[in-house]
Amino acid sequence: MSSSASLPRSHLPESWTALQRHADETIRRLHLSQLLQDAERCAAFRVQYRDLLLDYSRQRATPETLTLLLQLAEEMRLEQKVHAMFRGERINVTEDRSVMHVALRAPRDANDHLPPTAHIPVEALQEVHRVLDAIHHFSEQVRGGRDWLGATGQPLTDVVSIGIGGSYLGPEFVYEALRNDAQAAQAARGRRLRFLANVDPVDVTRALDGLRPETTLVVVVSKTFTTAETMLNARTLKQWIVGALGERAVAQHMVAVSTNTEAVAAFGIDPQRGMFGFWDWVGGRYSVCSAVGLVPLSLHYGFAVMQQFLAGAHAMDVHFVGERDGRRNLPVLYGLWGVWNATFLGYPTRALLPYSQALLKLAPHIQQVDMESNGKRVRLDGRDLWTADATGVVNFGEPGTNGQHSFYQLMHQGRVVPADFIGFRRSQTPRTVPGYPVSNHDELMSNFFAQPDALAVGKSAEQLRAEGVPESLIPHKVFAGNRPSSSLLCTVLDAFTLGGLLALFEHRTCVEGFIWGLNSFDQWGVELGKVLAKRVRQELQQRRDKSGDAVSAAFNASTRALLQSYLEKDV
Ligand SMILES: O=P(O)(O)OC[C@H]1O[C@H](O)[C@H](O)[C@@H](O)[C@@H]1O
Repeated sequence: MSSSASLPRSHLPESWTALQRHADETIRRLHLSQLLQDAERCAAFRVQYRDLLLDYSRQRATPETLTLLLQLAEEMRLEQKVHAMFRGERINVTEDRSVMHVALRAPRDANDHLPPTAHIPVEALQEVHRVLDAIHHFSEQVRGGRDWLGATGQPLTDVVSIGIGGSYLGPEFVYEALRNDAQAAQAARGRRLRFLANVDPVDVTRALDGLRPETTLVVVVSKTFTTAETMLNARTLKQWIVGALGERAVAQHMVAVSTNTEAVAAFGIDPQRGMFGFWDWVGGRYSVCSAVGLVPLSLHYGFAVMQQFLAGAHAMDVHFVGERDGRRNLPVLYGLWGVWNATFLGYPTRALLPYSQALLKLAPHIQQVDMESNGKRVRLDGRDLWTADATGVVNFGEPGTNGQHSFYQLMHQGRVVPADFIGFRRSQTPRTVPGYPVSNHDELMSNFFAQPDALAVGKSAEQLRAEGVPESLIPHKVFAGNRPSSSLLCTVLDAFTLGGLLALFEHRTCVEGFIWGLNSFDQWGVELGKVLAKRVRQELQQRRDKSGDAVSAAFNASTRALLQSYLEKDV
């Protein structure tokens, strides 16, 4: 099937082969328990940016590894590619588009503090701020409860944000992360924000539970405004509004976020009054800082909170493009270790482990950012990947400590899963229990510090014997260790820090993609399933209209039998 199989693989970069050799000849012979004895190495493998402390001493690596990875970055022209992205070059070659999500959070004067070769196009900055100003104005009108009211004259206190994929995951991630931030929570008092993503009617029921059309504003978020799930959910909620308040209520109760003005108008929303635009140079999964996130989240948390979020993301952008020493650049380091673990050590997964309940939607969001971006089979020029491991990994995760009671067993004694630990010095909502030796947050964080060492250092048979463990149990209780992780320590999860974290993860994905030489910004792999679903939809419609007929012979025997069973009336 491989259409590109006829194309020869392009030459491997020199440092690539050097890294392969280094992994085989040096690193595979070393154990993290030894490496962690080296205080000098530990100090060198720690870097601080603002209040963020990244410790990567638990990567299976020596200083030479990092030197070689930085050489690879140079050979792959990482810096030039990052600057080209900021400059708005059309680096998404298969769609002939620029990739400028960094413009979404750039202040008007951003270019004053960006390197000249990374200046963001001025027109993009102007466009961004035109839309941000409109969102600011609109969100204050609605939140103020006077200038933008519902059809019956009541303030719109509740918002349902309809969208899927990139038009949903990022906004929900941010919503959850700030729910217990003091300033955000204060601003959201008396308001509710719900997300409706799945086309499953159960999701509609859940999203609307307890809401009333009179006080609800529906935001339809879709870059293309053609996504089947979103369009059906939008029609469903339109019916809910119109059924209760009449056709004319749509203008007060529904707004859209999209790049497709015609489709928004055709749906019945006036683009002049009720549409917030963005641009084809914002990929869905990189769109949370555009109107996609800013409209629902400003309605809920207020524009001021969201401005801090944008400022945090921008500060990370400036660090990413401005810090030329790769050893001090957080996204570069994150990306290099990602490449190292996936490609040179051959680990096909990674775990995202925030020790923060507020980051419960980090993993689902980053799954899309990373796996839709880097889950590719060919390089930019259409040739096969350099090696089967030179592509994105499976991301998954769960907040600690919950994950510890679930899949950590596999991480400790089963497969090796490189992990990203994220922790905070302070809780959003501190608590203490009189008589308990530590605060609740210290209890949580005890695990954040313990788990990386359990993974890295492990526990030997000798140690177990010394503890008197019966011989028959020793093999079961041994921890081989040598399992890599990084630890990121931040101060407190507020809007600014959250923006920085988002940008850090977005940029990691870009760094990895730039080094692997693939296109992180298209997603052709999602198309085939959509086309097939369309055919099934037609078939279901026809069979429901003319029951009794056999399912079309165009489907294979397996699908035919499944469809037949689905359509069976008497089951
Ligand atoms: O925003 P929309 O156009 O509705 O797209 C929603 C999502 O669906 C597509 O299938 C893509 O896989 C995603 O990248 C996108 O975010």
